[in-house]
Amino acid sequence: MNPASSEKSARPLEVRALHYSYPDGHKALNGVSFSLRENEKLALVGPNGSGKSTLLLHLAGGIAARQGEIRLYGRPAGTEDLRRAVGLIFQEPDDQLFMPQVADDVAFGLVARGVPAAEARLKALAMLERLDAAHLAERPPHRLSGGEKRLAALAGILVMEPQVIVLDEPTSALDPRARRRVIETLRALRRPLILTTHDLDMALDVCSRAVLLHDGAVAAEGSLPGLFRDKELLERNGLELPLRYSAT
Ligand SMILES: Nc1ncnc2c1ncn2[C@@H]1O[C@H](COP(=O)(O)OP(=O)(O)OP(=O)(O)O)[C@@H](O)[C@H]1O
Repeated sequence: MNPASSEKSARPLEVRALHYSYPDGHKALNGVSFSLRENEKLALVGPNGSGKSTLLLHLAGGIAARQGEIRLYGRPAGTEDLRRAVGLIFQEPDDQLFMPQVADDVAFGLVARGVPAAEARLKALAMLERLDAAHLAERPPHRLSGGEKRLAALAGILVMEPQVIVLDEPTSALDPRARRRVIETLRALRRPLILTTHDLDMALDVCSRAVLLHDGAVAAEGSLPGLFRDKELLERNGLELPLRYSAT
């Protein structure tokens, strides 16, 4: 799908009345609707079990939308469209890194798409350099630190030039330095992006808007920082004020 050929005003991603129950009958999404604007960075927040990961799996084409609809640039998108257009970075980058060297891992998606290996490697190296991670290129991925793995996984997704980037908990289990590095990298991206997180301070640094999920439905949405200053709203939905506001 080529966004240039679609309506100019269409949103990169739109979710309409999405419901989902797992095969055991557990209802995880209960009519979720929201949209992502061009070049917007959106935080998806909510307590444990509110449906964030289930929603991300739908966005990345891992689960088919059976009730409700997902649209890419104004057009209904099936799982194949979503897999092609949306780059998902898992919470555990180990799931994404499996080649002997980081550079091969970063090039993997391009090679799978038919790009000749030498060209794919050059692109992978250029992307690692852009993320200030060229020194990781020849390291075995399983020996990297958590923060380095996140950067490698991010390079592997960005090199594919996805239309929309989706990240599941990009800063969980990172030390302060790695966390800062991931935040800087995400801030510098010029792509529509959705991330899930429990780290509201990170969301404030990276995102301009947030959607708050509770029990599989949108409990609130709005611009940042406004939404994350509303202590009562956050507490009602199982969240706490970001550290920077709770200190005052
Ligand atoms: N495979 C599954 N089968 C049945 N129920 C599931 C399955 N995966 C998740 N659920 C349930 O669906 C609901 C939403 O789960 P989901 O993982 O999407 O929440 P989340 O907001 O990502 O949570 P967390 O913040 O803990 O990662 C939860 O009640 C969860 O128990």
